[in-house]
Amino acid sequence: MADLSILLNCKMPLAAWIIDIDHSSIPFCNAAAESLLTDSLGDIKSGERAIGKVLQERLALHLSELNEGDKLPFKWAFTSKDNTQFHVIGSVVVLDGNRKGLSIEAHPVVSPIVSNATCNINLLSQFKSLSFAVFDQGGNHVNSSEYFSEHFGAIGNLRDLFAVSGAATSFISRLAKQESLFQEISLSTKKGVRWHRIEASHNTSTGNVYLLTHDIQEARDHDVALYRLNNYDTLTSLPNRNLLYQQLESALLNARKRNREFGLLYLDLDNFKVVNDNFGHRVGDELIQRVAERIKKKIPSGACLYRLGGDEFVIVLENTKDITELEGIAESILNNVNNTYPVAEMEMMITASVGIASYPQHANDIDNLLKNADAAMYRAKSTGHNMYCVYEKHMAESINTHLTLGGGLRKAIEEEQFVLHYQPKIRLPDETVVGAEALIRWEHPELGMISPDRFIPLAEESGLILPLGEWVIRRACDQLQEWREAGHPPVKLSVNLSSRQFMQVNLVDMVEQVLEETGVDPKYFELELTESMLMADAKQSIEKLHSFRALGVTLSIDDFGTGYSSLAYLKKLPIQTLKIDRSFINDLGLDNDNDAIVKATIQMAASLNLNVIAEGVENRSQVDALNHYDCQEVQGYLFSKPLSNVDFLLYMQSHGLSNVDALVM
Ligand SMILES: Nc1nc2c(ncn2[C@@H]2O[C@H](COP(=O)(O)O[C@H]3[C@@H](O)[C@H](n4cnc5c(=O)[nH]c(N)nc54)O[C@@H]3COP(=O)(O)O)[C@@H](O)[C@H]2O)c(=O)[nH]1
Repeated sequence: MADLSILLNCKMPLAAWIIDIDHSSIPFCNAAAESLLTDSLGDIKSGERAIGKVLQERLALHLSELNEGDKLPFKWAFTSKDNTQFHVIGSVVVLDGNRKGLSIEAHPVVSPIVSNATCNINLLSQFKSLSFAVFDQGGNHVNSSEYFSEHFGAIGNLRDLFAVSGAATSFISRLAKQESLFQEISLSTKKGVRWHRIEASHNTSTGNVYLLTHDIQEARDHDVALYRLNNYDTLTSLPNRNLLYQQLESALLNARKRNREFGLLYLDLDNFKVVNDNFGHRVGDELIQRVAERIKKKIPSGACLYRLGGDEFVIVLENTKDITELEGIAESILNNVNNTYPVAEMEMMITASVGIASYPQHANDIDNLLKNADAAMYRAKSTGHNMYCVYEKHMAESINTHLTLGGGLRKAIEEEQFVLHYQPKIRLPDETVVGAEALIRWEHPELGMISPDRFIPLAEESGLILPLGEWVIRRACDQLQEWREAGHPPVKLSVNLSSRQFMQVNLVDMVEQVLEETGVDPKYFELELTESMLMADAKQSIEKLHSFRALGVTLSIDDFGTGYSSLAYLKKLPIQTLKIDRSFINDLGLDNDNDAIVKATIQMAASLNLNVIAEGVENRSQVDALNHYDCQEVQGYLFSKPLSNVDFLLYMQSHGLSNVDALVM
């Protein structure tokens, strides 16, 4: 056996040959050995393959006391003409006519610097598994090394070695036409079918076939594992970015050649970071797996799904007819993804945004096609999540603005470039002010006033919503105290919570601390939450709401009607107010269905002893209808847009203030 401390050069083939001592000849010699012996061993004459007398006598002396399978008591180390060092070992074999022979293996030795661990392991295992056999003209077994028999068992005929009979026929007929053959093929061994590298020589004088085999199954398995590792995502088992590029290259070639179209859908989960940050990566990973399974079920059979990493997926569809086809797939994926997922004993909600780009309409090369699908996906996100967008030229420009805004957010928080505006909440029917909703604005030094619609999604995705949200709560409480200290009658002020903020572990503690530090009476402070926030993890949400109630803070469900809250579910929540979504108020008095929904919501809220406020009130007929249904409060441009601190005070003075203390719950 080889000295394990010696590192072997995996690039060079293993040289092997058999010496027939009595006949002073070399009946078998593989290609590597042939070139090595020709160049390096003077005792062996090339072509004739005969060994010199001196070597013959020396070997005969050593062999006389050894039996078949024994290793030679000596090892050679020699240097070839090109300065490669070889390490040679041999073992005794029995040849035709019961003559003793020698099987020799030569392994090139390299310095540890140019070698690597994987290569060593592979080669050492090859080294161990080297085996050879001799077959006669009819393919009948004549002789074989000990390892060959151990490895393959009793082989009667050369054909028995092959896993597939067609492979045996082809091998034998090819060997009949040429002197030697080198091939990688699967052979039947005692351990089952395994891959081998085989070298065969055909001895033209005797007609015998000499076969040298190397078991390369482990190396193959290793290669397959390495291929999977490089090309497949370990979490979802989906093909990864490497294979995506490969498919896109071939799709592009195919489409150019045949004048065809192909398209891709770039999908990104909405607010996935919120899940990861609040529930940990294990839960995030599980959610990704479930989502991947759902998407896979919804894509057409010819489409391929790839995971790029994180929460990003790409779907490629070749030979598409038109964009409508891609839109249909996007719609079906979104309908399916947007649902609850049973993950880590919770019911998690997640939505996705999809960008669509198609060749050749949207780009002529792969990089731009991906970039444009990505830009379209960003547009879908910034427009409102849970939707798809087809790429349009201007999107690439808006993505730059998006990034600029994102980059500047952190600095803006540090430099407090934000202000709160206050939109009055009006009591019906007397239309006096009962409070206000605090709404954030970014006073950007270069871009001017930026609406929260543009930066809140960015703040959510980047996690900056946590410091920003805390700033809003603190500023709103400071404001309440400033008004109070200035002698103004008390008003109730509400702030919006984002889903990410709501999942923040120490949110209740933080609010409690701010209330304490600012001295605000909690009954004047309200939190507005949306139904979807509460749905993400209903059990934990309810606990959190109770903790807020224990502080004395009031709670309102914002955008009511757009989520999935049932009456039974609402009953479980310790909330005080329902805010009917603007979309129902828009068509009030015009659309019978909407009227019925608004009326039923107000009645239902009354039966649950909840306060109701309608948002987005813009005209008198809406107010009339809401009065008719006994809605208690309204908010909207008809009364006032969100106002600066100073303007809000003026508004209160001119419009009269309700006795808020009589109303607070
Ligand atoms: N997490 C936080 N979210 C916040 C905060 N401040 C605002 N927001 C959210 O941003 C969204 C956009 O807010 P904004 O541009 O301020 O728009 C508000 C109102 O101006 C608008 N509105 C009010 N009345 C009308 C109307 O009659 N017509 C009409 N077209 N729009 C109107 O509605 C927005 C308030 O909506 P809502 O919160 O649902 O009551 C918005 O989603 C904000 O929630 C923040 O500090 N944190």
